[in-house]
This record gives sequence, C-alpha cells and structure tokens, in this order.
Amino acid sequence: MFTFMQSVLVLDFGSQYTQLIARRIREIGIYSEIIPYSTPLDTIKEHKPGAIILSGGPNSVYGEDALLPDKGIFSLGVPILGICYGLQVIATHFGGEVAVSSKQEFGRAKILVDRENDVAASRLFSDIPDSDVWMSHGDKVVRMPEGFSITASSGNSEMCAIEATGSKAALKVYGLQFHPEVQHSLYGKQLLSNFLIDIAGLKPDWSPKSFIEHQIEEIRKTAGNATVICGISGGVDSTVAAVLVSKAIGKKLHCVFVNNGLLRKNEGEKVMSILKPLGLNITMVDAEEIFLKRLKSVASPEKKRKIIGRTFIHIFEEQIHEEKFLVQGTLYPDVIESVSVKGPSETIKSHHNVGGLPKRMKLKLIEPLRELFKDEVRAVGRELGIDEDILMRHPFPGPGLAVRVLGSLTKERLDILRDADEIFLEELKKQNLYQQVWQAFSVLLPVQSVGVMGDKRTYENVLALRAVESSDGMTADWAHLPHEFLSHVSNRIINEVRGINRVAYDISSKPPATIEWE
Ligand SMILES: Nc1ncnc2c1ncn2[C@@H]1O[C@H](COP(=O)(O)OP(=O)(O)OP(=O)(O)O)[C@@H](O)[C@H]1O
Ligand SMILES: O=c1[nH]c(=O)c2[nH+]cn([C@@H]3O[C@H](COP(=O)(O)O)[C@@H](O)[C@H]3O)c2[nH]1
Ligand SMILES: NC(=O)CC[C@H](N)C(=O)O
Ligand SMILES: [Mg+2]
Repeated sequence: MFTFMQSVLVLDFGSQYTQLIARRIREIGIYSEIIPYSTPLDTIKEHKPGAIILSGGPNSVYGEDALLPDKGIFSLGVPILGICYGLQVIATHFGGEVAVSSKQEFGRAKILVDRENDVAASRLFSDIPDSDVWMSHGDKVVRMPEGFSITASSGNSEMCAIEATGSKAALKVYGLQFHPEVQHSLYGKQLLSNFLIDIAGLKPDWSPKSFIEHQIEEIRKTAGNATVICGISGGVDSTVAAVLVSKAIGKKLHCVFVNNGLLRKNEGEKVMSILKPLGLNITMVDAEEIFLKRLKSVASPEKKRKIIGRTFIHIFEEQIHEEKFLVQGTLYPDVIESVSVKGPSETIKSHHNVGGLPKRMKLKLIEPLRELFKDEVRAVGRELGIDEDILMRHPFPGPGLAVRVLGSLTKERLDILRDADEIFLEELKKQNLYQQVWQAFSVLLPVQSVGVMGDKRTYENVLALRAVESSDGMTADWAHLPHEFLSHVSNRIINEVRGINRVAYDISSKPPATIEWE
C-alpha cells in the first residue's frame, strides 16, 4: 500500500471490469488500487485516498444479497464516483430508488449530455460530446435522491448520469449508469480524467520511474538489515522483482534458480547467462532428479502441479539460512484472482509454487509488483535497464514442461518435447513472429499415430503447436500464424525430431479452452 502517493481506491463490487478501471486510471498517470467493497472505514482512511470509485457488480441494491460499502465513505469529504452498481449504491444511500428496468440495456447506447449554452452542466462532462457509451445493466434509478441532478441521459435510462448539486455539491458525489472504463465508451477515459484531475485535483505523477523510487524506499523500510531470498526463473516477473529489490538492498538479496528438470532446452545455461549482466547474487540448484523421481508415473494434471509446488518449497527450504523475507513476482491479475469480492475465502486460483510457502516457512512476503499488469512490469523493467531479450520473453509457467507432456512424464518424452519446442521457438524468432504472439509453445500428446517415413510404417507421437494472442492471459485467441510458416515448422519437426510423426495446430480460444493443456 502506498501512503505517499495520491491514490484512487476502487471498491470492488464484483464487476468483470474492475481491473479495467484500475488500469485506465494508471494510464491517466494516477496510482490506483482495488480493494474489496467491504473494507472497513479505518482501513480506507489509512490509504488516504484522493478519490474513491465504486465499481459495477452483478447484484441488485434492492435485493437480499445487496453488497454495501461502509456508509462512512460518504462523509470523508473525498470525491466519489459510482459506476453502474456503484451509481445504484449512491442513489439508494442518498434516498433515491432503484428498481428492475422493463428494458435491460447491454452494449452500445448513446448519451445526451445536459448543457447550458453549449457548456456541459457538469464538470464531469466538460469537453465530452453526445457520444456512444457501453451499458450493462438490468436495474435503473427510478427516483432521484434529493439534492442530485441529472447530467446525462440515454434512451433507456433518463437518470444515466447524476451528481450531488446545490447545497450538496460539496459532497462531490457522482454516478454513471454506463461503464467509462471500457473502450467502447468513446470518451470514457476523458471522463475519468475529468473526475480525477479536474474534480478530485489529483496530479498525474505515476510513472515507472516514480514507482521504482517509491518501491525502493518501501523495500528498504520493510527489509531493514535482514537478508532476503527470491526464487528466480529467468521469466519477466521474477527478474524485474529481483532487480528492483537488489537496487534497494544490494547483496543482501539471495536469488535461487531451480532447475527442476522441466525447463526448456538448455534453459538452465541460457537463464544463467542472460541474468549474468544484471549482477545479481544467484545460486542455481540442480533438482532435476528429485522432481522427476516424485513425478514418475503421475498422469493427473492436478497431482503434477501439487507435487511440483511441494517440491519447490522443499528446495527453497534447503536454501534458507537466516532469510526472513521472500520476494515474489506476484502481479495484479494474480492478486485480483485471489481477493474476490467476498474476501479471501473465495480464492479462484492459488499459484503452484507460492500457495503454502509463506505460512510454512514463516517468511514474510515482499511483492513489489503486486499492483501492476504485465505490460507495466515490462515498462518498469525497461526503466531499470533490463535487456529487451528478457523483458519480451513469453510467460513460462512454473510447472513448466510437466504440464506440456500430457499424461505420464519420462525424461525421454520431456527431451522429445524440448527438441520440438526449440524448433518452433527458433522459427518464430527467425520469422519475426515471436513478438507478435503473446505466448507460443509445444505440447506432446499421449497419442500415437500411424505414419510412413522412407517407405516404412511408423507409429509415433503427435505434437500440438499452440500460439495465442492475449493481453493478460485471462482470455486468449489462437494466433493466426501464416500457413507457410506452420508448414515449414511441421516439416522441420517431423524430419528432425525422432519420435514425432505428426504435428497439429491448436485452434481453440480461451475460454472455453485454457492456454496450457493441463
Ligand atoms: N525454476 C524456478 N526457480 C526458482 N523460482 C521459480 C522457478 N520457476 C518459477 N519460480 C518462482 O515462481 C514465481 C511464479 O512463476 P511465474 O512463471 O508466474 O513468473 P516468472 O517466471 O517470474 O515470469 P513469467 O510469467 O514471465 O514466466 C516466479 O516469480 C519465481 O519466483
Ligand atoms: O506460473 C505459473 N504457474 C502455473 O501453475 C501456471 N499455469 C498456467 N500458467 C500460465 O498462465 C497463463 C494462463 O494459463 P491457462 O490459460 O492455462 O490457465 C499462461 O501464460 C500459462 O502459461 C501458469 N503460470
Ligand atoms: N453492471 C452492473 O453493475 C449491473 C448492476 C445491476 N446489477 C444492474 O443490472 O443494473
Ligand atoms: Mg515463469
């Protein structure tokens, strides 16, 4: 939590767009943080927010399952903007009424901005024309709260934008039925900027540089003189986290790179050599034998993940001497997935190698990137002077090739996959396609097929190639790689890799598929 930067708190009522709100705010250059809607007033006050945004959400304010924030937020004197469900919370709090609408509104709608002599009646709408916005609601305000005015309407909801005016104007409370955070709301970002900069008076001073300076200060305060351990994988997140922490505490940071036998071809040496110029204090631990021994004959994807998670812990434990803190490259989407609206009880996904780690080892966490998205982490990495070759690497999951050799693992099958995957990645780089996809890899299927090679019948493995386009890994589309390219890769793999006689290309999107196969 930053207390030294002007921040915006987004109270999460469970909207699918909550992350987008936080992101747009940071694009405007202002630091923002998402917290559960039920956060107590005292905690909210500790954040010293410069503005508060109430997100949308699936519930209805008049229903039994209505989610309501601490009422005290309306007396803090901090400007508040409610979006969709957030607007409905505001309307009912101030004595208005919300009811189910006879016409639901999903998708595009046009708003008419209330104006006097061509000037928007509300500062929120200054320089915003009548324009398209994105709606997603089934309820609407049917009676205005007293002291509020309508500042924009749409065909279906007359009270589409409202705000406290007259004697209540000093409250600085605003509500929007539509979603300014989605791209389809054409002037949405301008509107958020009007709220944050003009109305709340916040300064756009969030940048990778200011982020780094503040983090270094925070990390020094947290770690004091203690030594700190960091699991480093050669991936973007742990590398940026490690460099940032080492800038703060220097050689007191001890990085551990585990070769779990599930890495890509020559990855161990590659990682050690690309990390070398960073001057970090890194120990490479060769744990291939123990990982493969424990994974022997295990075919269930969940069992594999659990064994890998536990074994990572085991290896880290062996490396611990006097360390008190553990650095992790946790990113914002991970945090959001594990802090749901109903609080920590509803964890959606626990990361393979972090789950049990802190509690069991009594290590305290340092997670400097937990507010950022991947592209923001890359921007921070760039500011830290980390090489593009590291920053633009595709994500690689901790369980590695174990979840890409489907079914039982053997070293032989891992090696077949490694050889094929190297050809795929090498060709992507050669043809300048590597940077055009979000992630690309190969999967060895537990299926054999008949082929003919040199007039001889073969009965060998099938390999699937996977390449996806995505912005955060939460949703993804299969990458439409050129047919010529796929044909060339397929040819090379079948000719050069013993044990594969057929190559398939995965054309499933996420959802309903996932990016990895296991
Ligand atoms: N081989 C490894 N050795 C040590 N730590 C690891 C290893 N693989 C993963 N980790 C730890 O697990 C964390 C989560 O892995 P994850 O793959 O999400 O992140 P990353 O590898 O840092 O970045 P990227 O998502 O770009 O691959 C890492 O930040 C790192 O701390
Ligand atoms: O560090 C990780 N530990 C894991 O257990 C894990 N599982 C999936 N992934 C990566 O997350 C993204 C989304 O993957 P899925 O669509 O397969 O869930 C993709 O980028 C996957 O590679 C993982 N990363
Ligand atoms: N997207 C939302 O916030 C929806 C709010 C409320 N449940 C409605 O349907 O109007
Ligand atoms: Mg990784």
